[in-house]
Amino acid sequence: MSQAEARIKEVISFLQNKDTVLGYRKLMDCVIDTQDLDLYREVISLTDWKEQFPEKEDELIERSLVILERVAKIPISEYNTKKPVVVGSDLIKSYGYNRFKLGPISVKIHKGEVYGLVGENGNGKTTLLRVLAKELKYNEGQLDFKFDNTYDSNYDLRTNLVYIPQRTQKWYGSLKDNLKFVLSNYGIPPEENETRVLMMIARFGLWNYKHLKWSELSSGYKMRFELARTLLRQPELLLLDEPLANLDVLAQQVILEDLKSMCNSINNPIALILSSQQLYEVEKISDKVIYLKDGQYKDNKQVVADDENQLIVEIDCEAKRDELMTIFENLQIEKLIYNGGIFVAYFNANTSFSAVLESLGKHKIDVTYTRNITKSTRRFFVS
Ligand SMILES: Nc1ncnc2c1ncn2[C@@H]1O[C@H](COP(=O)(O)OP(=O)(O)OP(=O)(O)O)[C@@H](O)[C@H]1O
Repeated sequence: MSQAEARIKEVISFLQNKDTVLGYRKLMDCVIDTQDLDLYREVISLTDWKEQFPEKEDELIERSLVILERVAKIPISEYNTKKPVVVGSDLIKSYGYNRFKLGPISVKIHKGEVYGLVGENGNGKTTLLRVLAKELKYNEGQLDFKFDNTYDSNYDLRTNLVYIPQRTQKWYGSLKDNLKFVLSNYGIPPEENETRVLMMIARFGLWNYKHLKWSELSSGYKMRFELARTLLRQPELLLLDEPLANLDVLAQQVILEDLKSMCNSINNPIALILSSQQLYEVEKISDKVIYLKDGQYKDNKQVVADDENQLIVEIDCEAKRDELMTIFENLQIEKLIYNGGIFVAYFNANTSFSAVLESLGKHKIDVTYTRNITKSTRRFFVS
């Protein structure tokens, strides 16, 4: 089964199970990959109808399935993601003698991959993103881009590569007009411009916000706008600095899922590196998690290599340290530390997480939170 067929099957299953929120978003991804403007128009008018009649779910499913049948008839070529889009080797960036130094860092990413960049404040995430975006000059090392669309100036580089900083700029006029402005700069004719922009507005859940101004949008919707604007430019490499800042947990998850599925486009994938403080959310969607501490690099491949000799568990509970040590005595506990209001327990690798849970339950410890962080970069934060 081709990737496109598998994806259509997945969407049908979402719709049949009445998960229309996710199903409809994924349907739009399938349609976007066809690059068929007639199908875009179908989805645009269906989105408009869906917003007017949100209660007519069964009809929405029926109409979505009809569109999917048409999508299935359009061949989608699969992009070959073997070649990395950017290769950085032993990059070093220093802000001057005795000041912060990043690196040496080597990084390589392919289209369709998502890398999460995590670390506490001031450890070099923005610096690394700006080096990769060619906004900052590096002192040592090498940085090569291997874009499909060849570029010969820094201006061209900006469309192959898009960097969205933490604080985005204010814009004037309506959301929709600002999106149309992007495509008119690329010389896209008016009718096609309108269709592509409305498709992107629909995809990012901006339908009811399209006529609003910058000051009328919440932070979450401003970020959605930024992403819609970026994806209209069809970059090959996307660098996002803290896209989740100021978003509530649900909005964070929706944005991450949307980003992931956009990057995994079958014929037009994007390589994405995003920095965030939301470690667990980012881990869920990332192919690799890069952890920066004092400008030094570690990634979750090292976590996997290190984890063979320990089980590491975070526990938030009212119990005292001594009590926990007694409870875990038979579970080969090696170390128990208190980190930012939460216990971090290190056990011998032969101990299982379920045995730890069982022991906590047996001793009626009132646990408000626990997590096995053995395979998470979280362990770098607590050690
Ligand atoms: N232009 C600059 N000149 C000198 N030092 C700088 C400059 N920009 C950043 N730094 C320093 O470099 C270090 C790393 O900063 P950076 O912004 O890359 O970290 P970060 O991990 O992105 O932090 P945050 O999570 O707070 O955004 C910090 O100590 C910062 O003070």
